[in-house]
Amino acid sequence: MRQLIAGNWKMNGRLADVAGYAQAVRAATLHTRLLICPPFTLIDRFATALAGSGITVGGQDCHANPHGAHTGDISASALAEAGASYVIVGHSERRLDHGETNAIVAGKAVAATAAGLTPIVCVGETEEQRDAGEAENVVRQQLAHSLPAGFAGVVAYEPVWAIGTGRTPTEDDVAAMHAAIRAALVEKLGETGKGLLILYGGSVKPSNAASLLALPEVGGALVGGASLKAEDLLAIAGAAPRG
Ligand SMILES: O=C[C@H](O)COP(=O)(O)O
Repeated sequence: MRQLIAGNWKMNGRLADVAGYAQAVRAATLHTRLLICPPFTLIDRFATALAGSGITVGGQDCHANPHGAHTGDISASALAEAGASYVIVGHSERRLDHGETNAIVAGKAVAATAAGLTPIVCVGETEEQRDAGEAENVVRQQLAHSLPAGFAGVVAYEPVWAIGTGRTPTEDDVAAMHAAIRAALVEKLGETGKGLLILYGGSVKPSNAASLLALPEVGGALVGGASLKAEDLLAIAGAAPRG
């Protein structure tokens, strides 16, 4: 299966950035799937600019309810209508800044699927949890309670301490965690769990992408800071193994 390289722009980017970025990624020859998750206000513009290219657009969050009195939130169906086909849910920044629990994340994943979006569910341990030898246990618990029954989306492993810090786990640690995630997916989802993509996220950049993306059970990357420059995201995609 082709790897998925997903760019999460977080709270960055302006309308004026879209045309040039879209032109650059459209012009590239890709052997991976490419996904751009900009702020909500840029989704429609990106979807139009990337139409017919095979490059997809996603949201960074959605509400668990289809509509209602939820000021500042957005529904999965509104994202779909704007042109999104994926949505990130349970990013550690959402879990931390907005107190999102595993149960809330699972509700969002259900809503995303119901709206026809592919949810990307994020999990990952803090530095304290890793230092305490709890990393795998924490991630297993997050998977057990953040993934709804019948989940058929993408999982992103993002150690919290590696996000935006320039630090990454060792290759052995990434491989071990991805193996543990695969085992948990198979245990929870059976046959479906064998085929789901598991992305690595946390300080992925052109210089470390080849070694991270070549690790067993790494099915792509969720890229924050380095996704803001099209050339860097494309360099990461170019470093992914073929096939
Ligand atoms: O969603 C992306 C991740 O949080 C990684 O961010 P980063 O590449 O800036 O470390």
